[in-house]
Amino acid sequence: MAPERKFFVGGNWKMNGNKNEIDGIIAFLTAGPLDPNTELVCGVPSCYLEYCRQKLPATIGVAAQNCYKVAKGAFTGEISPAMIKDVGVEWVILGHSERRNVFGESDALIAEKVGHALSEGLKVIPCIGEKLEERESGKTEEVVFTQMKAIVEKIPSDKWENVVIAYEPVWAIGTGKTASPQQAQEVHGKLRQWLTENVNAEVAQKVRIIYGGSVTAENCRELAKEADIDGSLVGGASLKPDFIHIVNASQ
Ligand SMILES: O=C[C@H](O)COP(=O)(O)O
Repeated sequence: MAPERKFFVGGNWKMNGNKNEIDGIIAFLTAGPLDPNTELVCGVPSCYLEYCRQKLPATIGVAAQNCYKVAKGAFTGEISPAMIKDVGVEWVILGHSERRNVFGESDALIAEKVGHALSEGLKVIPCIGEKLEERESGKTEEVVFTQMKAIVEKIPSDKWENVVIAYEPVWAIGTGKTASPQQAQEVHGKLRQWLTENVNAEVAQKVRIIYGGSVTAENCRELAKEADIDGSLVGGASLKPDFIHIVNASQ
């Protein structure tokens, strides 16, 4: 991590937790201690957004895990950025690989969601990452650059400070197969280079690129040492007290 970029950790609870379990997570997060130099955001199920916002300390951000691309209308089952903001929540995770691969979301839809969420004033964590067969056939760069291009086209130049990019190789998510720090750094470095060439050098240097995929209390420190890894997006391990070590991984 470069010192000019604040370390960022997202806890993506996915479709886990009930009020009792959430109270337990909130208790260990509140007890900490949490590194004040880390920006921490919890991605919570939509029905608990307001509950979590009210119960978590104000220093911990809350994120929705998805939203739709327009403000309101006949879109049964969806929530909008305006609704997320209305319950006091500032962040949304978009384009997670489970949205792409389980629910069939396209690059174009994800990009539209990113554009709308930013225009409504939300901060956004767009996710990109290659599948195992894509990596094995040497297509990692092609895939992540294509995903990135679609998203970047919808980010207005004055909204980059509201964006944190998550690189999550699909083969590493929930599998216990973390990308090695070197594998992750290689992609993060190439993404930053791509941003230099396709957006500008200032954005490339300032935007945080975080890694996700089987991050644990054991491997988080080695990942955090890499120059272009600015934090992590954590699934399973964000539900357990050990998550505190991941939040504090850059200390
Ligand atoms: O958003 C988080 C990622 O999908 C990683 O999940 P995981 O830490 O359970 O592998």
